[in-house]
Amino acid sequence: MTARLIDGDAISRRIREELAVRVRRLRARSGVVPGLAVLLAGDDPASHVYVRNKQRACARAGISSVRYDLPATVTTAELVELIGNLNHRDDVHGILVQLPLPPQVQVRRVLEAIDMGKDVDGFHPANVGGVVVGEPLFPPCTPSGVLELLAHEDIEVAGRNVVVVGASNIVGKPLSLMLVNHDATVSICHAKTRDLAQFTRLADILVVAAGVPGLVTADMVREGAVVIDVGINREPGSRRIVGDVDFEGVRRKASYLTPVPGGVGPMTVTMLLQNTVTAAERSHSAAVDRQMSHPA
Ligand SMILES: Nc1nc2c(c(=O)[nH]1)N[C@@H](CN(C=O)c1ccc(C(=O)N[C@@H](CCC(=O)O)C(=O)O)cc1)CN2
Ligand SMILES: [Mg+2]
Repeated sequence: MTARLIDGDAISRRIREELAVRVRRLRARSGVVPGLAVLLAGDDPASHVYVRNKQRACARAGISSVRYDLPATVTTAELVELIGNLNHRDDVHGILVQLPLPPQVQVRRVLEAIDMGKDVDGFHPANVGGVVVGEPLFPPCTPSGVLELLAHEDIEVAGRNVVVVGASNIVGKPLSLMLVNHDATVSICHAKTRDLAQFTRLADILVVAAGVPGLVTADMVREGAVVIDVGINREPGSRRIVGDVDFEGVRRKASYLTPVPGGVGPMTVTMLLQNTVTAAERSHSAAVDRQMSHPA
């Protein structure tokens, strides 16, 4: 069997075109332009690339974005203060703090400072709680991107065995809960799981988000399984990016496979744009409601 590749770039393009239409409609009826504030601390080269890609994607969709470049020495208090100011700005509908943050910063406190209604990354603990009960205000971007890819290919998750390798706060844990909420039978593993292959071989759908290049090889995959590779690993000394899955080997065994690059990565950015447009639409609707109940 040779896997069908799930083209995250092409699926993203289509969704981004639809988002650009929503942005134009909102602007035409209300004058509101969705606005995203992006906070970037330090000089991690990959983070700079991701932020640049996000801002470029915003511009193409008609979303305005403003970037705050903060030194690697930034403190938790400084970030919390900046977020407090952005929370009060009417032209900022979404606030994104690029992760990872420098080691001295208390990530939890920073994420908790973001107004829930502007938490377009879905990282605020209240949004994480929303994921648990199946109603997040904003679903986290990479997990919702994975679900979009599956839905786009008409891959049913209800009743299927899904194995998620990697239990990070931003991908593995929320994605597992979102899959449970779609009636999947979910096992969560780690790169360290003893005899990982005995679990991965049970998967109808295998999601790998462990950050370990080439962790999953063909012998670990059931014939005909759907394999979603969330890994983004830079090969030392090269600009090449590889996933967590041995692409060539697994491609001969799986029914569907996401490439790296061009699979889940672009969907993360697309879901961020989607959440930002939703935030702006909600903020406008709330303003209209206030106006109706307290006319000037
Ligand atoms: N605040 C956040 N921080 C981080 C997130 C996040 O969703 N919110 N996720 C990752 C990084 N990330 C977005 O920030 C991200 C990573 C990769 C891609 C992507 O499109 N990758 C491309 C390859 C890009 C390249 O050349 O490097 C692909 O896979 O095709 C998008 C977003 C951690 N931090
Ligand atoms: Mg990602």
